[in-house]
Amino acid sequence: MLEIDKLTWSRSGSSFRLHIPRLAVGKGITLLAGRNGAGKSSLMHLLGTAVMPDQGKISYGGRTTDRDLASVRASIGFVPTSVSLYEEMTVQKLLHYLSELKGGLSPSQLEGHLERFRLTVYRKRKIKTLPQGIRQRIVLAQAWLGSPEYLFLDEPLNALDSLERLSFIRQLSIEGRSRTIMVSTHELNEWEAWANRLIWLDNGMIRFHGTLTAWTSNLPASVYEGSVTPAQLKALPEEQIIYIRADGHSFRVRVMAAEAPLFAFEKQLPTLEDAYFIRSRLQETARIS
Ligand SMILES: Nc1ncnc2c1ncn2[C@@H]1O[C@H](COP(=O)(O)OP(=O)(O)OP(=O)(O)O)[C@@H](O)[C@H]1O
Repeated sequence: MLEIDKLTWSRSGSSFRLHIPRLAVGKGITLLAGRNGAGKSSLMHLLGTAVMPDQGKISYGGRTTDRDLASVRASIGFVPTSVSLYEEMTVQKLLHYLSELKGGLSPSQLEGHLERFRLTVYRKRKIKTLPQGIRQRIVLAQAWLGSPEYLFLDEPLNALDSLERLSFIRQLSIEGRSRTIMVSTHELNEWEAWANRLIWLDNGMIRFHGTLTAWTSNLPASVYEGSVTPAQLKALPEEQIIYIRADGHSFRVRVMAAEAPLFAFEKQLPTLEDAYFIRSRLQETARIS
């Protein structure tokens, strides 16, 4: 169990402050959602022990960084959004070097690791010659070295193509059965069938933590979808529109509303992103009023 107790952290040179009185996260995939600047990367860096809290503590199965830093770090895999790789090294050399820092891998284990992240064909290539998607696979592969119990993945699907994204999410959902995995993302829907829980971070504070079902339930507005003419589209309140898609001479529109805005609109089951849209809108309205 990953636990946070009375954590505060302020970013020097900015007014940003993260404040989490209490959080307990178990095995499975927990999504971390929130607008730009909400503090997702800051929290990931704290969980990944790249920075330390000003106050409070984070414990990993009862171990804390003040007493067991080395063992905590050995149990963590961390994927930050931007990472510098050793450009002149080959893929194989880099992973070998990084594995040494985590206790080492035998040659056959290293082979297996390269195979698992589909890096075998690139093993002899220098990092600087590789395209973004392959570099991201190296970043993911380094996080898995040592088979960590805790994985903190900050927008891990960046630069991966759609097939890679799906296969990675599937792989994670299997691994989540025996690990605590936290994933920050702006694309909630692609995780819908695979994640277990969701944390919504807003302005450095947790506004929601619970199951995906709880996240999409008891919303203050419903979701409707229908086709509209350009004139009808103009009449719809802009702040209620979730998306618009051109559809021949008409538009397909998805909206949040207390009741169907037009006769032809049909009520929809809210997706994770619909719920995010509705909850964020409500939060903004509360902030303004
Ligand atoms: N290098 C930096 N120097 C100063 N302030 C920063 C820096 N990086 C982030 N911040 C500020 O810290 C706060 C939290 O940023 P953080 O990157 O944790 O948010 P985030 O939720 O990950 O955002 P995003 O979705 O855009 O990645 C924001 O107010 C941001 O402007």
